[in-house]
Order: sequence, then C-alpha cells, then structure tokens
Amino acid sequence: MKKIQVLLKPQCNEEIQNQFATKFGDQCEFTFQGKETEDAIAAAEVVIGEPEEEEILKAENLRWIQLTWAGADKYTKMKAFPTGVTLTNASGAFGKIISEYVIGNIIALYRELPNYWKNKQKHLWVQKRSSETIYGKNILILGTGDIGRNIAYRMKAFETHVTGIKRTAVPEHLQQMKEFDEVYDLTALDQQLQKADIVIGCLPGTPETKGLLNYERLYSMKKDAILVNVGRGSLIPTEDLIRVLEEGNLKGAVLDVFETEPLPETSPLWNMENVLITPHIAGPSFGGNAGNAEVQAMIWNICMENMERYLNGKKLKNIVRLKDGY
Ligand SMILES: NC(=O)C1=CN([C@@H]2O[C@H](COP(=O)(O)OP(=O)(O)OC[C@H]3O[C@@H](n4cnc5c(N)ncnc54)[C@H](O)[C@@H]3O)[C@@H](O)[C@H]2O)C=CC1
Ligand SMILES: O=C(O)C(=O)COP(=O)(O)O
Repeated sequence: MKKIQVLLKPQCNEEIQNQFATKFGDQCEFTFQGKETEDAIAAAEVVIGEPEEEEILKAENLRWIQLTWAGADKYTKMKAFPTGVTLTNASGAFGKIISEYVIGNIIALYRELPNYWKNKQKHLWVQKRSSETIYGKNILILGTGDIGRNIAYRMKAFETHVTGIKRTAVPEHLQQMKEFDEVYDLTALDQQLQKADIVIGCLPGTPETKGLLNYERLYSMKKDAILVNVGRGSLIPTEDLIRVLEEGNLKGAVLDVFETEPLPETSPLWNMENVLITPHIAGPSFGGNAGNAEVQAMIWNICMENMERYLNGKKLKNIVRLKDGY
C-alpha cells in the first residue's frame, strides 16, 4: 500500500516524532521540520502546521492542512486557496493560557502596576490611589468559542456579570451556556457595548469581524471602560482606537493583536500609559517564542485525533469554513 505523505511543519521533538511514527507509521510517511525538500512538499497529502502560501500552491497532492494555530485568517484570505483542500485549526488549545493573560493584564491596568514597575527601577516608593477591582464588573466577551468561554469561566470567580456575544442566533440551550450569565447574537452588540465595564475581543479575523469595533462603537462604550483584544487585530481599526483613547473616551486598553503586526514603531499607542501592549504572545503555539508545554500537548492531541479521523475516513474536527473565513 502506498503511504500517505505527511509534512510536519512545527518544531517537533523526538518524542512527538516517535508518537506520530508509532501511531500512524504503517499508513503514513512523515517529513519533519527542517527536512522538507521540494519533492516532499510536492508529494505531501497532509500538512500539519502553517505552510507558506507558495508551498500550498506547489503541493499538488494536498488534501488537508491541520493548523497548529487557532487563527486561520492567513489561509482564508488567500486568493487561490486550492479547492478540495480541507483546512482545520487548533482551537481548543489556547483558552486556558489566554484567559490567564487577559485577567493578569486587566489587573495590571486597574492597579496601574506598570507604574510601580517603573518606580521599582528607580527605587521609588510612591503610593497611588488606583484600586479598581474586577469584582462586580459587567464583562462583555465577543466570541463565545474556546477562548471566550475560558475567560468567562474564570471571570465568574471574580463575581462579575458575564455576557457573551456570538455570531448567529442563540438557540435556547445556548442562552444558558453555563460560563455566561447571558448570551446574545451580534444584533445585540450595540446595546451591550454601552453597558460593559470590560470588553474582551476573542474573535477570529473574518470579513464579518473586520472593523466591527469602529469609532462609533468604541465611543459608545462607558468612558471608564477598558478594552482587551486577544483575537485578531482586524477587529479594531487602529486609527479609531487611537482617536477614542486620545479623546479620553476610554479608560484604557490591553492589546496583544493589531491591524498591522508588528505594531509600527511610530504608533501613538506605544506612548499611552493606559495602554498595555504585548507582541501577539497571549496564546503561544510554536511560533517565534518558545511556547508552553501544556498548550503544545493540547495542540498535538488535536492533530493526532484528527490524523486518526482522516485515516479512518471520519469527519475531521475543527473544520474552518473557507467561505466565511472561520
Ligand atoms: N493572541 C493570540 O496569541 C491568539 C489569538 N487567537 C485568535 O482568537 C480567535 C478565537 O480563538 P478560539 O476561541 O480558539 O476560536 P473558536 O473557534 O473556538 O471561537 C471563535 C468564536 O467566535 C465566534 N464568531 C465567529 N465569527 C463571529 C462574528 N462575526 N460575530 C460574533 N462571533 C463570531 C464563533 O461563534 C466562536 O464562538 C482565533 O480565531 C485567533 O484568531 C487564537 C489563539 C492565540
Ligand atoms: O493560534 C493563533 O491564532 C495564534 O495567534 C497563535 O500565534 P503564535 O503561535 O503565538 O504565533
């Protein structure tokens, strides 16, 4: 029997390589990271990881790409994504780590911790009056997927009121999604934005989410509200956010993702004391930074479960719908 050619793009230690070989070696031949030749790319039926656009176009036998990221926008935006190739993502692996990032940064902003970090460097003992709590706040979470639910679940421990916004009409059973106090579809966004103390974006980058939090919507938020974005930067037009912050119409922001990444050196956001910025590290996979062992284990589990499904002709999990970009 001819073996299925599988290209594994992310860094993949010996243990993982052995697991793939032991589980699937009878049916598959693997090319691991760093060993990918032109021939291996052309022959690949399956790619696990994030192939470059030109690799996808060269892979004439390609049937399935299993991303190790949750965000699929790099691929759904491709003009010539080959028909007949199934795209699946790694949603399910990032919720826990990102929710810790979100809560930690909200507390840092509320208690003005960066100010104390600066003072520490100067050996300065200066007490400020910033003592805002998460307790009792209205939290609005845009996107009720893995990340949104994990944030909601943890926010409940702070005795908050948590509202979720999802894409489509809310069936009755979802109106009672246990992590949320309330769940609405997108038509409720404008009304809910006005009530929230903390708005958290954990939406995929799609044509529908692009520019959703525009100037008018940001302006409609409470003046002492804060905004967090850990989904995709395309949700918030940067110029609109800068304007609303410069006008003092938002208390502050926690931003891990941006319309343009890296965030340009000249962006006024860098100089704003009430804006916390990180360079797209909230939910690390195998990218530029070293990553987190638990997250990576969850990603490999998703990949291996789907590999098993693929080989057994079962429906894959986490299929990304190319037509609406998510
Ligand atoms: N900052 C970082 O390091 C990371 C960012 N991400 C981003 O976070 C996004 C979400 O990740 P997961 O929660 O794992 O994905 P998920 O697929 O589990 O959840 C996405 C949620 O967004 C909702 N949604 C989609 N389009 C919508 C719309 N137009 N309006 C309202 N709701 C909509 C869906 O209903 C779903 O509940 C990813 O697509 C990715 O872009 C993911 C991992 C790391
Ligand atoms: O999974 C995603 O969508 C991410 O944004 C993860 O990004 P990273 O792997 O840290 O480059």
